[in-house]
Amino acid sequence: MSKFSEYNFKGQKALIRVDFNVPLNENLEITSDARMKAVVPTIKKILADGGKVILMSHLGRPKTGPEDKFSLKHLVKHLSDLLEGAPVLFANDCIGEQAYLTADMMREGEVLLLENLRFYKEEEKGDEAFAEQLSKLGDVYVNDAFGTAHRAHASTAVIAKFFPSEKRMFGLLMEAEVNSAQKVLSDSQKPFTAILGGAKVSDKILIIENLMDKATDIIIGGGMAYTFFKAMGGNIGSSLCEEERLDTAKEILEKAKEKNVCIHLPGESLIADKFAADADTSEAPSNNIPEGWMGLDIAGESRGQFANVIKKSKTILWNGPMGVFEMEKFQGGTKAIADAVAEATENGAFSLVGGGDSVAAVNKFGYAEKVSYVSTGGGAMLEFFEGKTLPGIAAVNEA
Ligand SMILES: Nc1ncnc2c1ncn2[C@@H]1O[C@H](COP(=O)(O)OP(=O)(O)O)[C@@H](O)[C@H]1O
Ligand SMILES: O=C(OP(=O)(O)O)[C@H](O)COP(=O)(O)O
Repeated sequence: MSKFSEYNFKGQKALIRVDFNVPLNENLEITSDARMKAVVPTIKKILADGGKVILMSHLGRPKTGPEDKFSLKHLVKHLSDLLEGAPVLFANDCIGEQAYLTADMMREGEVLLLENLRFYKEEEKGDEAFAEQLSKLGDVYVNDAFGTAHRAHASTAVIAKFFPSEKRMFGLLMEAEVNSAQKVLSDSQKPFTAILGGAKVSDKILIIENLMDKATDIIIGGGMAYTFFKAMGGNIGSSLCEEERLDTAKEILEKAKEKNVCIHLPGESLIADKFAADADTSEAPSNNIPEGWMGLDIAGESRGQFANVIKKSKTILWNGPMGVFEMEKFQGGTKAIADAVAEATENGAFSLVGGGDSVAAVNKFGYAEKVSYVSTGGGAMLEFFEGKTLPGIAAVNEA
């Protein structure tokens, strides 16, 4: 493995795995460009050396091949702006003739963005042949996708073996993310509060168990909370629920008692009669939500209770918004928690906030400067804290 900052990219095609999984609104406009900004230094260094940059990423979770709303073409203009007008070419397929030809014809100082890797099911399957096809696009492989480092996919892990050791490396973002996460991991003070929310319940619920060895308190809000209420026999109406994880939720609650970890769930929810900005709303106990209604934010006393736990903490790890903060009506819970995290940080706590949407929320409410560290990774950051070696990191180190 080479060290990025010591490598001279002159004349080289650098194939960089980035995490450009940024939130887009209904008009397909970028609502948070944090993940794009975060890799600009990596791109600039290669261009300054006289190299060529080929970027590959996923966007969202397309299930059935190409779909306009998941196209990376929506990012081209903004990427060029972030690079002060540097030319950004786009290949509407991440492999195949057009991609290879464009890559071959690139001039020094140019950037090529490839279409969404997940338009091929082979990407998530970690298919070797697909990884090999991708590898042919570049002379050097750079992994700068910390947000996706917990996925053992073709472009994040499998691809590394098709490059000799001296031609694969981490980018500047990956190095910085790993260094700061490592620092917190080895140096974290208690009380240690993990705040979990968001919508990727099936994935992230599995992480909670291992976090119990580090955290003294675990706050569970957002869409994550309702699987727990259902597991305890509550009525959650049509709130987000991961039926296949009900047993996991029960086990987590039992283990937390054994390990003396406090799990905090929101007693009250702000409920809505539909998933829409103009929905009718009301408040209800989170374990007694009427049929046809869904919990879209934490409400009532739970906001203050969560805030109190946070303000007593010395280390805070936050991934996942407390509600559907993209809609004004359901942003209050996330704002209240951001406020408490900012206050705790001001009083000396170390706070780490990560995840595509969590970072978007923190930026939207103006809290980015008020937390200790903002990470581009959500699930990746949580898995790092579980003590796991992430596949995206292992592959570059060991392949
Ligand atoms: N109660 C809820 N019901 C449905 N979706 C929710 C709820 N609370 C939060 N969300 C959604 O969760 C999404 C973010 O989840 P996730 O991807 O896990 O976070 P991150 O991107 O920060 O890692 C947001 O788009 C938000 O609207
Ligand atoms: O947004 C991401 O993760 P996050 O929501 O945990 O921050 C990454 O781009 C990984 O996406 P995935 O969870 O669809 O594999």
